Amino acid sequence: MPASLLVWSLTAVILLAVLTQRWWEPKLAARGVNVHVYPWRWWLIGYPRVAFRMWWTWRRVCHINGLSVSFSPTQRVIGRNLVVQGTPLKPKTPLMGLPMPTRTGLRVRVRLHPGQTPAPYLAAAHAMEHAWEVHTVRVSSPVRGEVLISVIPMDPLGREALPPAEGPGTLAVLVGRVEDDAPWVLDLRHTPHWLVTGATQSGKSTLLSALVHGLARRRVALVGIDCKGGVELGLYAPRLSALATDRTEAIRVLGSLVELVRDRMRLCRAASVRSVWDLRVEDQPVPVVVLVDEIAELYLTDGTKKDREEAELCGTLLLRLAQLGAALGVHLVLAGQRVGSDLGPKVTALRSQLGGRVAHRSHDSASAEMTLGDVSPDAVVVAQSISEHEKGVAVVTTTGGQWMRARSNPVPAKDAAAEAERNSSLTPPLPGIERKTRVMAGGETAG
Ligand SMILES: Nc1ncnc2c1ncn2[C@@H]1O[C@H](COP(=O)(O)OP(=O)(O)OP(=O)(O)O)[C@@H](O)[C@H]1O
Repeated sequence: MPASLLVWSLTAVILLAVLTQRWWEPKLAARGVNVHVYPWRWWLIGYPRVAFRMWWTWRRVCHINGLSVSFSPTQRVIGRNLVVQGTPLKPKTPLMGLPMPTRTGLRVRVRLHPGQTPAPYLAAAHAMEHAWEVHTVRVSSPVRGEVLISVIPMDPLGREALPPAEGPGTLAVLVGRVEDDAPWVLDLRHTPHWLVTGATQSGKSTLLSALVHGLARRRVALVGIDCKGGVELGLYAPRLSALATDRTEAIRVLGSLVELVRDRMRLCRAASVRSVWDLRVEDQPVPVVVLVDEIAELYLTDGTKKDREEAELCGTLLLRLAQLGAALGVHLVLAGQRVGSDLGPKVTALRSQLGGRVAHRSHDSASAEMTLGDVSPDAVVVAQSISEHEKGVAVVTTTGGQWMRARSNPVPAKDAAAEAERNSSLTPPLPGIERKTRVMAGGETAG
């Protein structure tokens, strides 16, 4: 009786709060309390509804998906398909904790039965989405013996983009929003190299625009390699310390960057430090971010000896930069439609050096597999399920093999180009590169 009284009272309070919202909201706003920053609607209406649905269907969901197990009279766990003659099997439902609301959904812990692993729960995530009529269910196991079920009722990536803001640190850029409604910060200090893949029109260039827009004001040297004649990265030429528009130029730029990395190695050795970040702040060289649009162009050959040698050399230089650059302030962001082993063995070696992965919608399962398969195998299916209408949506790796869906801020290329132009005076010269291969906005190659 007291429990039902509590439920009725709570319901009455919620109803009253919703009906009088127009009255109390401005009053609170006048006192500096912005109620819109809190997801009241979700907490008051959505959360109880989803939590109730979970509680109501939990037993059936577990039974149908093989999460309930039966114990023999001797307390031995018996597989769900095994029938013990003469003894009726009573499936025991795993114990679900109290669903705890978050800003964008809810989380609930479930105790595993002895002998169970999280695998069947991972496999059942899709069934749970349908049973609870929610957008996404994620299953993880941060604690042994438990699974953590995170429920996201609606797609937060559909909401408007977060305003651009400085990320924490020189190389951290807010490029979008992740699905738990947090900012998506691409931090090159934390994860030095990134691979960005996706079919045509999936949002790769827009992500690069967001990155350029965010980095343009910082103390960073941007280098562009765009073998599609510079049509994409050429827009940012005023803020690029070098721009290569074909493979021959790319080889020169990459070769000079390898030299730069060697110089920085000598600098670190002389100062007895392991990375440029351990040098005194005033001695730290400017970080270099190398943006490559359409990575496959660097590896494709027409079969001639010269072409094969060029592709081979490009592969070697990129690999060297990836291996040595992280500690020496040289970062790679490589974008392309596909990055498959058909481009050569060096591509697979390079991929293993690129810790950060962003997989937009892909044409084929092989691309998603190549981007995510080695770091987050369970994210491959999610990347493949991104639809054509979800522009800019991608699966992004975070730390420790974790991943999330995210959407980049739709920064138009012209905005990023304007920002690059505004900050052109910040473009640092790079020793050995500027003279040879810097291409200015008009397409002219300097001396
Ligand atoms: N985050 C986003 N939100 C809304 N629209 C987006 C987003 N990202 C990209 N788009 C839109 O999707 C379209 C394609 O984007 P973009 O040019 O970045 O794709 P792409 O993968 O680089 O394509 P391509 O390989 O053909 O160059 C553009 O019209 C762009 O405005």
